[in-house]
Amino acid sequence: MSRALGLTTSNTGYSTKKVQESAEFLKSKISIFPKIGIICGSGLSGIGDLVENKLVIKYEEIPSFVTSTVPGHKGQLVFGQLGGKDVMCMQGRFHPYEGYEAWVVGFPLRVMKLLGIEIVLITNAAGGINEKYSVGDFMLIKDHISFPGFGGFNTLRGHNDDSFGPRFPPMSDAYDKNLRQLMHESAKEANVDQYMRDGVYCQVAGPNFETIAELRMLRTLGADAVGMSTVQEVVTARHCGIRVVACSLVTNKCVLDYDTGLAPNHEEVLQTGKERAQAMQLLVTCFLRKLSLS
Ligand SMILES: O=P(O)(O)O[C@@H]1C[C@H](O)[C@@H](CO)O1
Ligand SMILES: Nc1nc2[nH]cnc2c(=O)[nH]1
Repeated sequence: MSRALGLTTSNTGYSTKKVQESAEFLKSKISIFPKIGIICGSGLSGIGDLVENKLVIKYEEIPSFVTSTVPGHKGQLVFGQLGGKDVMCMQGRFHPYEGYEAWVVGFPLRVMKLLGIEIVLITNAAGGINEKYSVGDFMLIKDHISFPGFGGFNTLRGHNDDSFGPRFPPMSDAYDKNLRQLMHESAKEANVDQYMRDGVYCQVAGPNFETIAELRMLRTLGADAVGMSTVQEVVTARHCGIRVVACSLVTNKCVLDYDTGLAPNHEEVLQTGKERAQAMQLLVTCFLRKLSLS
């Protein structure tokens, strides 16, 4: 059985031993312990390319890490410096639609916790539902709705390891107010504030894009953008006390009308990522420069 299959079947929750093994492996490779984690969304791995004095570790080498199977996700960890801060950057994430259990998707966040990460900056590619949004906008996530979560696809399902966090963690403060404020200030400094929105991210399971009726429903429910990731990472991070700031790149406008003949596709998502890579990198770098760590 492959490692990936070993993690996707018959497990109903995190194995603390596996988290510790991964963390110990990484500790044996690094000499500087960053306090900031970064997760690159689809087409946004350029953030990791900017890291200086890189130490790159492929996911295949890390015990209990699975592989990134999606184009636009490199599948490696990058340690080094960005914006004057030590960072640990995931170039590639794990998505539920790849067949991974919820806890597998959130697993790297627990490893981050054991390595001493205090803040995680999460990015993703998302479809814009809010009619005021344009392709290329950034949406600072202020809250989320998770359909997989409502359906029981939750990283915290199963045994609760109290050493990480409580059985019933709140999520009303999932997206850190002060970090969001700092991101807005960074957007001004990076001269991208005209593209900056605040909104609600809605996670769906994917991998198919939404029907028009589904998108109309999501709009009615208050979703501003829709994507297929992020929430398992956020829930895992918040459970163990890692502060979260998350930003979507609106890679496509969701089609909410019949008869337009328009349809989203992954190539368009990656293309927008490419076109907006520099702006996103500038925003992230400015944010890191302004961030003061305890
Ligand atoms: O990893 P993210 O959430 O950035 O990727 C989005 C959602 C799907 O994986 C993909 C669809 O094109 O982009
Ligand atoms: N579900 C979903 N995910 C996306 N990721 C990027 N664009 C989209 C979209 O339109 N829908």
